[in-house]
Amino acid sequence: MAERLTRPLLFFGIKHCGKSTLGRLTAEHFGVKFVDTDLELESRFQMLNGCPLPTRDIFRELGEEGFRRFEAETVEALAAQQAGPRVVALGGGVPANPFVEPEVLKKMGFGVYLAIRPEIAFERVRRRGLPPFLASFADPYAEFLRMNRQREAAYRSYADLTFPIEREEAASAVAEKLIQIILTELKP
Ligand SMILES: Nc1ncnc2c1ncn2[C@@H]1O[C@H](COP(=O)(O)OP(=O)(O)O)[C@@H](O)[C@H]1O
Ligand SMILES: O=C(O)C1=C[C@@H](OP(=O)(O)O)[C@@H](O)[C@H](O)C1
Ligand SMILES: [Mg+2]
Repeated sequence: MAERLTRPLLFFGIKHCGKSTLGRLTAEHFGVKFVDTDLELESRFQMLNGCPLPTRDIFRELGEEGFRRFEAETVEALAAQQAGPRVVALGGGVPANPFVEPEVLKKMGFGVYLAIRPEIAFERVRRRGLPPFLASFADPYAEFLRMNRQREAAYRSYADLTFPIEREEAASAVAEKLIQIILTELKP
């Protein structure tokens, strides 16, 4: 039988470090609910506007500031829920979102920073198609690096655990290692 998760976990890091994938696998391992702020945002958008849109189209529709405000409202609504242990994957921009109160994020759970080498994450981004906030740049990789450098201090400030990802490996294998480290760190 799997060990019990004693605290909610909060996964964050740069785009395509694997927050959603590893978050879901970790939640499945512990038998707890998985929440993804991008999926929550999509549900809220559909509820309010009646039409289903993927996150990247919501970003396009609302523009950068509108998106960050909507994202902050979504995160604060999630933080206000009376939830037990669960795994929450944040969108890549949440920790640096100026409309999100740092205290709200700090109270949301044990912070797991997935510190991937940016070239690995960018290769995944490139394969899946550039998001709107990178597509307009002549050198999207340079912009990706610049953006991540700017966000790094925010990521570090919420990290109770920093998990380095240095190479491509099957997500299931990465999740297995990560779960063991989380268990060690959460032991009283
Ligand atoms: N360990 C991994 N190995 C290979 N591909 C991965 C791995 N983790 C995630 N991916 C792929 O990278 C992309 C982004 O993963 P995702 O979990 O959505 O990242 P994030 O939520 O951090 O943006 C997806 O296409 C996913 O299938
Ligand atoms: O880095 C960002 O600013 C964003 C990352 C995305 O989430 P993932 O990091 O899960 O891809 C999503 O929230 C949105 O497109 C903005
Ligand atoms: Mg994600």
